[in-house]
Amino acid sequence: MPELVFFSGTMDCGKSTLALQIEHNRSARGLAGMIFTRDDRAGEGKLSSRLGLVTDAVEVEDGRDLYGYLVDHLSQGGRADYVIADEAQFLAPDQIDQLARVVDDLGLDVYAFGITTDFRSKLFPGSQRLVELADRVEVLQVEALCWCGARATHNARTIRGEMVVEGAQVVVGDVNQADALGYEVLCRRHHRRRMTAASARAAALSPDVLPVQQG
Ligand SMILES: Nc1ncnc2c1ncn2[C@@H]1O[C@H](COP(=O)(O)OP(=O)(O)O)[C@@H](O)[C@H]1O
Ligand SMILES: Cc1cn([C@H]2C[C@H](O)[C@@H](COP(=O)(O)O)O2)c(=O)[nH]c1=O
Repeated sequence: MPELVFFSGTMDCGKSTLALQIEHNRSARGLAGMIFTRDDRAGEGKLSSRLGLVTDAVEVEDGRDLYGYLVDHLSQGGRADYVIADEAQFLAPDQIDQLARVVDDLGLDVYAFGITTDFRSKLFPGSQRLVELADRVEVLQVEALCWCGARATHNARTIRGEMVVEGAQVVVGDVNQADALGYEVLCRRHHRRRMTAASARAAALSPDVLPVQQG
């Protein structure tokens, strides 16, 4: 049975790498994938991983009908044996419905990859719809870690290392951006306390928290 699978996790946990591996293994066996993406850091029409691999993809614009796009592609003699959708959190809920229709009406597997929640730990609308519609939601096995060593479950937006909670839901960016706007993955405890690696380091260095010498 074809499936809609949502591979979800924090930023930097290997989602795009897995998408590229699925694509590689299937194309190595002669299958043809339709690869969708939106706002990848590597630029328009790219699906990229931090491991350095990148492949071409169809950039999904606002309002594009993904089911219609596939029907047109197939009716013009194109091939598609499966579908990959990276950065799926940026897709509109309607586009997730269209991906579900690709599974049900065209009989293709659809593998969607994305983060579930934003920097305020609120669901992205596209991810919410994926959780609602997916046959399976898979959490990636490789854990991204919080600075404290616990499993990272949340995404923080940072400016010069400090966590911020105001701003637009969508701002394309990367982890490890110490001098600019960036992102950091944290465990829930440290996300709630707004404690990033930089603020934890600063607190540890503060004289207020140094042990008091007795005598
Ligand atoms: N230099 C490196 N050596 C080994 N693994 C790396 C290196 N850089 C990144 N990675 C791996 O790549 C993962 C990020 O992969 P990526 O597919 O870009 O993540 P995502 O799409 O989830 O944001 C990291 O969690 C880490 O496991
Ligand atoms: C938390 C959060 C993230 N984003 C952006 C930042 C990146 O461009 C992508 C996630 O990419 P990754 O391959 O999973 O690292 O999402 C955003 O726009 N808003 C947010 O709140």
